[in-house]
Amino acid sequence: MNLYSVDVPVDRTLASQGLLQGGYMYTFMRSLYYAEHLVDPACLKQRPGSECVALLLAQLRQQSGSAGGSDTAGEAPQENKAVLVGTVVGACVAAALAAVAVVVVLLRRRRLQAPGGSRLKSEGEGVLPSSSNDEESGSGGAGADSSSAGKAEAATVAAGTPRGLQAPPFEAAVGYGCSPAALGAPSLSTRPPSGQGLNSVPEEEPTDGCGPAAREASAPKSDPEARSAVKGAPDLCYPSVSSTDDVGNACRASSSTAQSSGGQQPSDSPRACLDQGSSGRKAPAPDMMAELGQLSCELRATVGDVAIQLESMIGSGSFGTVYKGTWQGLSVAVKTVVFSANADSRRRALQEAALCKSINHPNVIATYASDLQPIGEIKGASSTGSCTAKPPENGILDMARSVGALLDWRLYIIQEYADGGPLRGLYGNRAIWPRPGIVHLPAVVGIALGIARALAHLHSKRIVHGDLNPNNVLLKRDSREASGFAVKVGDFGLSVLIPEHRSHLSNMRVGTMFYVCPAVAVHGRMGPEADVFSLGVILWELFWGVCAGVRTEAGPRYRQNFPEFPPGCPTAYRMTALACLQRQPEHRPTAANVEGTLTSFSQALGGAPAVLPPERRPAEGVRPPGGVSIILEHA
Ligand SMILES: Nc1ncnc2c1ncn2[C@@H]1O[C@H](COP(=O)(O)OP(=O)(O)OP(=O)(O)O)[C@@H](O)[C@H]1O
Repeated sequence: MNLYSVDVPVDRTLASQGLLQGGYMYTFMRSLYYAEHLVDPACLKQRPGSECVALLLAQLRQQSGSAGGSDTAGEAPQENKAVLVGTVVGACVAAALAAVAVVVVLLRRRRLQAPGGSRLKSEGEGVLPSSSNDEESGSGGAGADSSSAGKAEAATVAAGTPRGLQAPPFEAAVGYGCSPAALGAPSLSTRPPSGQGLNSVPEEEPTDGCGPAAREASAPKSDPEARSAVKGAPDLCYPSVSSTDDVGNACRASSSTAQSSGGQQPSDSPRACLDQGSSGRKAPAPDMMAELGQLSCELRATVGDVAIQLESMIGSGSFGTVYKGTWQGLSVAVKTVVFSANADSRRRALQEAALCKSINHPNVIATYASDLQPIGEIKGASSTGSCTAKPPENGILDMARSVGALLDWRLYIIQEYADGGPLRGLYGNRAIWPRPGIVHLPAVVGIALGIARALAHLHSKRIVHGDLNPNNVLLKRDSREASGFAVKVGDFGLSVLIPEHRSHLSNMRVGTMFYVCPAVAVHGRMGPEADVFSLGVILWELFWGVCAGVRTEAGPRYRQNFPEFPPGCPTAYRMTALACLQRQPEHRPTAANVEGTLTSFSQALGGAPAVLPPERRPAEGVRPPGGVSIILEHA
């Protein structure tokens, strides 16, 4: 449990391109923390990290007596997530509590008007209204200020129809072998290399686990066709682990059924997976099963009146945990985000949900539905409260205001499941990169084109992804693609909507090291060109099959051969990538330009059969060495 503060030295490896990275200080962590307070390790063994952070926040509130509280400086991201350890300002506490109060009041009003209603509504392109402040200041975050966040939240809990409660079946399912050993080279049928010969290879071996990757896939699922509009909405749900009512029993029963079913072990968090060794499988962890059972209990509130079966945990990100599940017969990924009185994390989570639902493109992860539910232990609430327990009349607001009250909200985002894992897990796959210097060009260009198409679509809607990196480019098996995978860009947690009259937002110093462009890292200038720079880095990686960044003794660095391409690299590809990496944002091509170039290139290459057999899939990715998502301190 260490907190690291790293002075990132100036990196001149890109000087030939006019790029200079580094020269700033950032703070990151390998464990959960809030400001300088560490999360209880015992809690982390039993509950998702985000919930432990929420508990820590509550403790801090109690200690500080709430009035002069000092705990809303920043959200509490998870492992490897860098966070600006912000200044604690009492006024922020008051603002955050006020926001909670407003939400609760709105919630109560809505409940009176539409009992049982809580639903995120799709707001199309207007999901991220930006105040003028936001346009000028990134402190407003991703294009929505607190007031708009409040509106979004009001909208979130506004609509809805009564639902039919049903206890969803709960089952253990295939786990994920995401241990390093599971990342071993697959026995894939390799094709004769059709790619270009590479004259040079990276001089540094990656120290980041960025190597050959493949693993068994779960059973194939059909592509979801219906992007169904959500109609149903759950009642307020105050679940308790110690629930004793019928529903609670049903949930526990389903949990224990799962435990005793001898089902394969769902994976733990990425960290836990690493600890599992090569087998990647072990006896079901009761805590995990209990947690999944509890989540199923909460989700029996259902979205669209259809129960969701949670099957395993896929992994954790900064804002919550992602589970694999089934909903309406579809394989889905259920992203859960827990946030408490932290206005920023709440805004971001709601924003991501709204944004996701507004985007419909074959190269973007589809979002089927979202749901928001209050959770947590509320002072004064029944300790045996269950999923069906209703909040006491006139009690919620008082509870939220009271010292020590912990009112958390859990946001569920039901998404298309990308069964191929992140692009990062594909790097080094010998079917595409048989050996250093050899690349299966149609596969690489196909993946690059998918990303460019997604970006071009986002930018046409004035959406900037803001955190494009190989962990956020997900893959889904598709035998029509030369690589065997369709590209699905996901994770819109740092995305922004650029207002009509603006070309960019300012003071948005967010992104992932190695992929964030200098204009964002240094000046906080976030526009579509920032995504294009990230695309340029990925284009380079795609050609080499390795990550652009490595961790060295001197700190995180680009590889020595970055951004070089071998002489055998097609000129169109190399020029496109280097153009994307131009230091000046205005010198970069648009994503639509890149899409056009790659489309022509792809057509010239002709159709190529899938290089990967459909039953194979890449492993879950591990984070890049310096690939922590970073929130840089304002200059
Ligand atoms: N729709 C999906 N289908 C399959 N796997 C997914 C899906 N969405 C996310 N995942 C996986 O779940 C894990 C957590 O994803 P999440 O987006 O929460 O965090 P992250 O991208 O890893 O980190 P961060 O949000 O901090 O950048 C990752 O391994 C990711 O690949």
